[in-house]
Amino acid sequence: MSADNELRADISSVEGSTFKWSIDNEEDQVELNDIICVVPKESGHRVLFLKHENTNGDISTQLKYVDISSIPPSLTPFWTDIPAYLQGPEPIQVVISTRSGTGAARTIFTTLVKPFLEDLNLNYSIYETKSAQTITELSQSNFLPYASTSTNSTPQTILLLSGDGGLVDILDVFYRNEKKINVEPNIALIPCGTGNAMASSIGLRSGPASGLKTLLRGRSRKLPTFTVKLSAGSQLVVNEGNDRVPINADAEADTNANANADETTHTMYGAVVASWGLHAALVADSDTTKYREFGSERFQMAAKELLHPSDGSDSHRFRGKITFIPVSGSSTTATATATSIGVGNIRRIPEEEHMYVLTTMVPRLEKDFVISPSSEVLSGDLRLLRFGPLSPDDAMRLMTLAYQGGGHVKEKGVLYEEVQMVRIEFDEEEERWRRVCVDGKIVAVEKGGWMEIRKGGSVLNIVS
Ligand SMILES: Nc1ncnc2c1ncn2[C@@H]1O[C@H](COP(=O)(O)OP(=O)(O)OP(=O)(O)O)[C@@H](O)[C@H]1O
Repeated sequence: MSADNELRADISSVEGSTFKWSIDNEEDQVELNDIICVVPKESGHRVLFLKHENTNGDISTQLKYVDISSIPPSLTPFWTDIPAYLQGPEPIQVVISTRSGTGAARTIFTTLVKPFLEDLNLNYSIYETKSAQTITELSQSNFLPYASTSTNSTPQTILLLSGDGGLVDILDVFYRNEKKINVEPNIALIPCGTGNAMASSIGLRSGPASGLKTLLRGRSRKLPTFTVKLSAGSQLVVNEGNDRVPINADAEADTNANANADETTHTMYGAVVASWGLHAALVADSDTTKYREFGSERFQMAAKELLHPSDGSDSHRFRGKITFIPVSGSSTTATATATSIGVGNIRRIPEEEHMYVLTTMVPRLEKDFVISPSSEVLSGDLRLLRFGPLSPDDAMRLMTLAYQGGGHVKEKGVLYEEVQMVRIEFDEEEERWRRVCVDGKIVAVEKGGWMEIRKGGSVLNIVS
């Protein structure tokens, strides 16, 4: 292709932290930090890098490449082969979630991901979300049938341009499926959401570019999950809090799925977080078009409103009974706050008013928000974090410590423990205080209802 020839450098070198080259006496350069990779290309090498343009103060970033004949020694750390999971025979399944985060996924695809796939000559198919159900439908129509019928041992690679929501939609379909899965797909993430908890936790903290690097250099690992059981009247909260729908879009399937065990429960699956109290309320309150414009700021804005209600009232004291089963031998920071109730290894938290109750499998809920510093990503460990009603200043202080690396878990009054199971029995009159969050989805549990979280299995692989 002539474009290739045009982009082949006559000379190239690295000076300090800058890679420089010239083509037809025109010089160009890029900082080593902006190099994504160097891959083999015909008789030489192809360097893919980020080019930042400043147009009247607006910085835009594009993925570009230059071909070189020989590789300067300082570029060898960037050299990589293209991994087998990107080379087919199935095209890479690219999913663009158009409403994730601030709505940038389409632009990220056009400026970074598409050039990346094309410059590396990779085959791909593109799907754009048209509704909140698109990823679920796509998983049912494409990803699950491939995984359960393919006789090819090469898994499908699904490249998700979304936040945590896209991942949990696929997870849910794979869990509810009753067919045998022959080959579990590999999910690779390009963080485009608000929190991007999973992406941040597996190390993709410098945005989409880190997703591209991991796509090339990562390895496929099992994605551990947890299971959430909810009492009979629980419903999903959708459409900015205005509507309630069954937890499983196919309500009949939900009943059948539980028929052998307990007809009166609903089941959800997650890989990131299940919470109640301040965290669930702020995720729920901030999931509106207006709040979404603010990116991850929306979480802090909603937290401030919950801690300092605009009607001048005190922040809410969430009422309910919490029991949990610790992992034997787990070192707790505050076991003294929980008492054994003498049944098996079940412990009960004596306080029945709470502010923050969260179980998680990942260390980070946002790039810099280290909610569970002891969580080793993809280990499958489940941890409970809980503290009771605090003044707004004290609560903000704990949250600030979480943003500073996770020191909040060592503070007095914070229960932080590795667990096998957590059960919450809600004792709240108003529905808004019975909202729980499962990987970003919001569920309203009915009055007198309950939620139970347990470690689960694995049905997907993640490239990390
Ligand atoms: N075209 C669309 N129309 C309506 N809803 C959409 C559309 N595309 C995506 N969605 C929904 O938008 C939400 C995006 O969630 P996602 O987790 O990807 O981003 P986020 O909530 O900003 O990030 P995070 O979960 O990491 O904080 C999902 O509920 C998804 O189903």
